[in-house]
Amino acid sequence: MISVADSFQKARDEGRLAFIPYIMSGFPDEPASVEIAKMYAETGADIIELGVPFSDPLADGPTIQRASNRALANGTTLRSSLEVAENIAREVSIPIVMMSYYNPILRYGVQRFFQDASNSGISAVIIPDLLPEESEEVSTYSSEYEVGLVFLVAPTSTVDRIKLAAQAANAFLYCVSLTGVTGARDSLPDYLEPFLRTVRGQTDLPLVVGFGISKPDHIRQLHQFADGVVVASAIISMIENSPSWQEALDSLRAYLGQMRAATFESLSKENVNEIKSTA
Ligand SMILES: O=P(O)(O)OC[C@@H](O)[C@@H](O)c1c[nH]c2ccccc12
Repeated sequence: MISVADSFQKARDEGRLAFIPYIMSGFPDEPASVEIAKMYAETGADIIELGVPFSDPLADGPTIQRASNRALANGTTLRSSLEVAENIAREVSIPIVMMSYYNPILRYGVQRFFQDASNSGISAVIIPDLLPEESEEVSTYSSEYEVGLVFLVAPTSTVDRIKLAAQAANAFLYCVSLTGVTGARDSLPDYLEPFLRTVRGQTDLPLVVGFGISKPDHIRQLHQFADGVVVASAIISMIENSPSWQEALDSLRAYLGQMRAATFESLSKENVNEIKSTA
């Protein structure tokens, strides 16, 4: 399996953003989430973000919450999500980054979690509700078991918070594109570009943008300002709205192809404004 750092390097060498599609473990069921992850690798994704369902997901919008409820109803847990990761890792060579809230990890046992994550082939973990200043124990086991850490920064983060998150992270920084919850949006906010410039000024870590990204133009817009993009809700909705599993896979394959192609391309701010004014 290639490392997270190598995945970003490869994308950079090819002059594009790293493409990071998301799937929730257990959505629509566990074997299907493995199948989707395999399709991600086949269609050129650089990293897979694997979400763990949780009953009290504070940053999640309605789409991810629905997926979460469905996965929980299927009986998916952190334990079984680690098995899902292991099944994915057996089939693909790109890194898997697991997204879980802190509570399930605490209950599982922090050390045991990092040990099992490492054995399951997980390269890094995103814990959205873990504060960098409270991450000492997590950092210790993250180093011991060589599972990277990702922290989130948002447009409302102060420069001091950005610095703190950048010091605590070692895989990449997850830059939340907007003030709000996850979910596909029509356009990206105007404050995103200055925010990303600010973050860039504080760290050399790869910057990954997520929340709201659903169209190829969103990816083109970020070409100059980020190193990677996460797409989650748009994918979940596509699966939910497909009349059959086969049609879901077909639409998904086409969509992933379009989004991946956009990672090579760049769209200037002027062009973005033009699109907006003629819309
Ligand atoms: O769904 P969107 O708008 O494409 O955004 C990605 C996001 O859902 C995914 O990365 C994620 C799911 N749950 C999270 C919780 C916190 C931060 C990030 C996440």
